[in-house]
Amino acid sequence: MILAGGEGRRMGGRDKGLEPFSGLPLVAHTVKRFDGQVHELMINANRNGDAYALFADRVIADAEGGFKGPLMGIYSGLRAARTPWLLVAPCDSPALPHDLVARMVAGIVTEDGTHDIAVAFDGERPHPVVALLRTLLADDLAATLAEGERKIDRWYARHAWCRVDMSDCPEAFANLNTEEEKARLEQALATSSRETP
Ligand SMILES: Nc1nc2c(ncn2[C@@H]2O[C@H](COP(=O)(O)OP(=O)(O)OP(=O)(O)O)[C@@H](O)[C@H]2O)c(=O)[nH]1
Repeated sequence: MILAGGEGRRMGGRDKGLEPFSGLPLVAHTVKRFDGQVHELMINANRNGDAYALFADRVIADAEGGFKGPLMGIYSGLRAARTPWLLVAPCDSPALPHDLVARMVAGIVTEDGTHDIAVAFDGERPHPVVALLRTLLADDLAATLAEGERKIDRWYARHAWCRVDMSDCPEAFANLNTEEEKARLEQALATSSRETP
């Protein structure tokens, strides 16, 4: 599931996932990281559902409105999923690794067994919105949200979670929140694709 349910306040309140980026709506870049590698692709969006429907098998809105944050988006995905596992990634990180799905699936199994949650780690910090989760956690997350919790990492910490090492490609986790960041990343990716033989 691609998380695209935010308010985009730092982008003038615009729907970030639909903002043009290197000739495509931003969300389309994350779609490419899932294409053909998952059972069903959902986009979690709270507006412009028709536009997002062009890119997904299913568009789901937050179970509770009012822009309650990405943890509410994750909950909505866990609830809506028809599979035992849900992979989550944000709409505003257009350079995520193309083998993200395979790496997250491989990384959730460690010598300690299969964890309930795996979180991408870029070598310096975890990226809680790039995660693989058991959908059975939906009830637990409902209770946590009802307590008023909004912090993703605090909820993860209550469960058997692990990091998936992606320290070989920290630049893949660059995300964009403002017009300036968007322009800078667009430029950087165009330069690196010209340099790649
Ligand atoms: N479902 C859902 N997703 C959200 C919500 N808020 C943020 N997100 C998603 O979480 C990810 C990180 O979002 P942020 O950059 O922190 O928030 P944003 O709304 O996109 O932008 P700002 O309003 O500028 O903070 C993005 O994929 C957002 O679409 C929300 O209230 N509901």
